[in-house]
Amino acid sequence: MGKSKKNQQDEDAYGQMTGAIGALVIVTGGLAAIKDGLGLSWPATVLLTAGALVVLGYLAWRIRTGLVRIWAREREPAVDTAQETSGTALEAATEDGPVHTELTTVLVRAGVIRDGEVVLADEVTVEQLDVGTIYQFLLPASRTAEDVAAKLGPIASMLGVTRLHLKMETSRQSEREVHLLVLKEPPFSRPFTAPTRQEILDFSGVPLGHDVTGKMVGVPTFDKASLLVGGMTQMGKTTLVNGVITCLLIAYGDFDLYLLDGKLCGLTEFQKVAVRYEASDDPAVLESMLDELIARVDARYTDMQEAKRNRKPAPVFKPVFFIIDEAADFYVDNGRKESQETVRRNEDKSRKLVSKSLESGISTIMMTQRPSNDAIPVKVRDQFLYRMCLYVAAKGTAKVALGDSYFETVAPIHPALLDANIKGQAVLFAGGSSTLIRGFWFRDEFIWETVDSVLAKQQLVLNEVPESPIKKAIDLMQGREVDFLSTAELAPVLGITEENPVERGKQLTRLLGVSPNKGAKGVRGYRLADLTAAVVASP
Ligand SMILES: Nc1ncnc2c1ncn2[C@@H]1O[C@H](COP(=O)(O)OP(=O)(O)OP(=O)(O)O)[C@@H](O)[C@H]1O
Repeated sequence: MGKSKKNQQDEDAYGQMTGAIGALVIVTGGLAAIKDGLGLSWPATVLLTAGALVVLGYLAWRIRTGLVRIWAREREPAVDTAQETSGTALEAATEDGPVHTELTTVLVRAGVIRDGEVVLADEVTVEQLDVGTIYQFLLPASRTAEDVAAKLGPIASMLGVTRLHLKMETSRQSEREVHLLVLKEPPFSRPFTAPTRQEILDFSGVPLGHDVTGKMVGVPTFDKASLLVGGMTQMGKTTLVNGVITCLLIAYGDFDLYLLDGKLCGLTEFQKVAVRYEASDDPAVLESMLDELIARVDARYTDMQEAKRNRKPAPVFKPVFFIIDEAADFYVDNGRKESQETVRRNEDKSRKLVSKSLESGISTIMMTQRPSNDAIPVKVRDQFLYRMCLYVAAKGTAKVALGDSYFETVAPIHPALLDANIKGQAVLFAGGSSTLIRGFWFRDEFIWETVDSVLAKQQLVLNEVPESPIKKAIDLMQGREVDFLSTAELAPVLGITEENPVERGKQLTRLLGVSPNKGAKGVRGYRLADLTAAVVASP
């Protein structure tokens, strides 16, 4: 083996030397030919030949680089085409049709569908709105809308937005169908105009605010429901509920309003149309209102039993709304035994009222700026069917307003993510689903007009009422333009001559059929609102 390798090397050296001699002979011959042809000296011939070779080498380099560039330019689109080809390959990857690559990529990366599963382009509809884009699509058969709902955070992240930019709706037709709105800007970056009277009338149900697209949203009815509204101070609860009352006055037309204004001036605009309005944070005042309402609930239940017993149609009751602003204060005692007892009774009576609202048509709307665990007793807050939460800083407080299991529901929205600078935003949790809304902010004039038109309607009813002691008392108060008249002043006008105040009070109450109240400085008497309500109200 070693010997044959050495022989091979000797042969190579011999071959190369022969080639070199041959090349030298040719170069010398070539130079001699050039020298003879041009008649030059040997040095001139060598220099000329070297220069000519350098120029030829340069030309060859230019030609080569030019060709490389042209070749590269031709190759660039080929790369794109290659990419397109791979996209087309993805689209063609399913036998069922082309793939919607954007949604497929987002859903795979967000962990909603597995790698290899796809959203078909034919099963996606894209609609452009002023505020964003709506994707309506069908998931692969192995997935449901709930899988999307559980991953809204990662989906938002994949789309380069936040969870609050997304609004998801499911379908009643198919578990696979998803409607996903992707907002261009954070929700409610621009205010929406408050609805007109006609828009409120046309809404099916009771509108509570605008959704992120500017559409009016609300609840189908308050007939068998009560609402709890929580949110930190100055977030817009009172404004939102003022909007709700305005909408109720327009949408319901005829209903009895009981207002307990714990903030003392949060609900004052509606005092004139309220059957009973109290501006107080005294638990004893809540108790007296609860007593009055529970008496109405009991009377309604008796009527319902009576109708059933006699095989008559169920009675139709006038809706009643009891609205409490800053409710938490009414469940706090002052440490004295008597106050502790009142608070304890308030808890029981509130629970009873809210739970009975289901059948009796008496709905409660409670607001609190302290949605802490002990602010509104659990047994009371558990009874609310509709929940709303404006901005709160912590998950715990959100749970108080929205319910302990709220974050296990489909597509929850964390109220702590709301922009605290955009007032009136709230998470509405009703019927098992969450909607981000912004309460209406009506002009004062609009609210006044609404109140005045309700008063005008009440007056029409009063004008039709036949003469009676109560009608006479109302006329007297309206004539004197007062809201309250003491028993001592009213009794003689209605023909009661009794001198003893207790007996006189009893006779007047019997005659009017309405409970007396306390006016300024604790004087017993009758309020115009109570008398009017008794005339225009049903049980
Ligand atoms: N939808 C809205 N659009 C614009 N501004 C609003 C809206 N709602 C409320 N505001 C403004 O936010 C401020 C606070 O509103 P509001 O008094 O209703 O809050 P709140 O939560 O009831 O406060 P608190 O609990 O301290 O009584 C007000 O100045 C009000 O004008």
